[in-house]
Amino acid sequence: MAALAPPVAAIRVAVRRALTGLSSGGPVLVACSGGADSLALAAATVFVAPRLGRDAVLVTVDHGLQDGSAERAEAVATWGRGAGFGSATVVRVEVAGRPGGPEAAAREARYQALTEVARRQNAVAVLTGHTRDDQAETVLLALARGAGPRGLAGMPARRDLGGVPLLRPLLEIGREQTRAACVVLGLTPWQDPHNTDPSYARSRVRADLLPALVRALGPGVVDNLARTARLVAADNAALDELAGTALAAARCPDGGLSVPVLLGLVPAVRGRVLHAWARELGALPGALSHRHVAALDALVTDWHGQGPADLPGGVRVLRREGRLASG
Ligand SMILES: Nc1ncnc2c1ncn2[C@@H]1O[C@H](COP(=O)(O)OP(=O)(O)OP(=O)(O)O)[C@@H](O)[C@H]1O
Repeated sequence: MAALAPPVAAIRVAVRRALTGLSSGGPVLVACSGGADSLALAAATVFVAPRLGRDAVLVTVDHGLQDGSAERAEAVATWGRGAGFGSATVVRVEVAGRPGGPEAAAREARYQALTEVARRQNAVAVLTGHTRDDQAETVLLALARGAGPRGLAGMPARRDLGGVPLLRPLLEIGREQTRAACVVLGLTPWQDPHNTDPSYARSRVRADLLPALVRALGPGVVDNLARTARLVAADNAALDELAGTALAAARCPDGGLSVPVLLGLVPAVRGRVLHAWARELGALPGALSHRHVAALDALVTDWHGQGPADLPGGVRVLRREGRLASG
């Protein structure tokens, strides 16, 4: 028997790891664009899942943004059915009219559709094909915009997607491995023109910045950036836990926060407490920036009778009688 090609084996191992320990019940749902990453993911999942006693289903989202997108999506679904998925469906989404740039709008529409399909199909997890290279790009973009530790932690291998776990089994797999796996398996990936469109920052990082870093610093750069994300994520988890305890300790009976308790916290924990509390008050997470948290912090550490701090979403925080309160 011919030996299994290393990239195919590595991807199957990664998927097996991700699927092990999931709750029993419904199928795992693979989100497949038809690109090399999610095609390799889909091929591995449809192989591994039945061997773990699980059903696998596939969904592909048609964003309707390019000519021929409906045909392409249908081709992905047809491949999925032929490859052995229990079902393979196309979901058409409406991107226009959503807030943010076109990339953000498409992402929001896609994740909303994935959540709905996962619920409808009673899926125990949604799997996406983000790779180590995507993670390295995410870290670089976060670094460049000064996003702080939360951004530098990159994408988690697991997060909640509207009550269903979203898993990224390929975060330690390189893009060259997904491409090689597709070649070995005779799969022809779709090349998304957005991925090479220089008007997107991520495309420029992919096409110009990462290759330049590899040339300047060596081939280990991509792996090192992804490791940085894992290390920072572990530190974030520890700090978040401390912040949870500190938030409970700072809380006053009326829902405000005690300034003396906040003053006793180290800045890294206090910042997280204020961030978490602002979100509780209804500040919009996507728009809540370092600047807003700094304004809250100033009410605690640089108090000179200043006015309230305004947070995105119409939330207003003021200092009154040794407490921070919304009002
Ligand atoms: N149109 C789509 N339909 C279903 N899933 C999608 C779609 N677009 C993206 N995804 C999912 O999100 C993941 C990340 O997509 P993104 O386009 O950011 O990265 P990519 O590296 O180009 O991935 P791929 O090579 O799989 O297209 C994909 O691997 C896939 O799991």
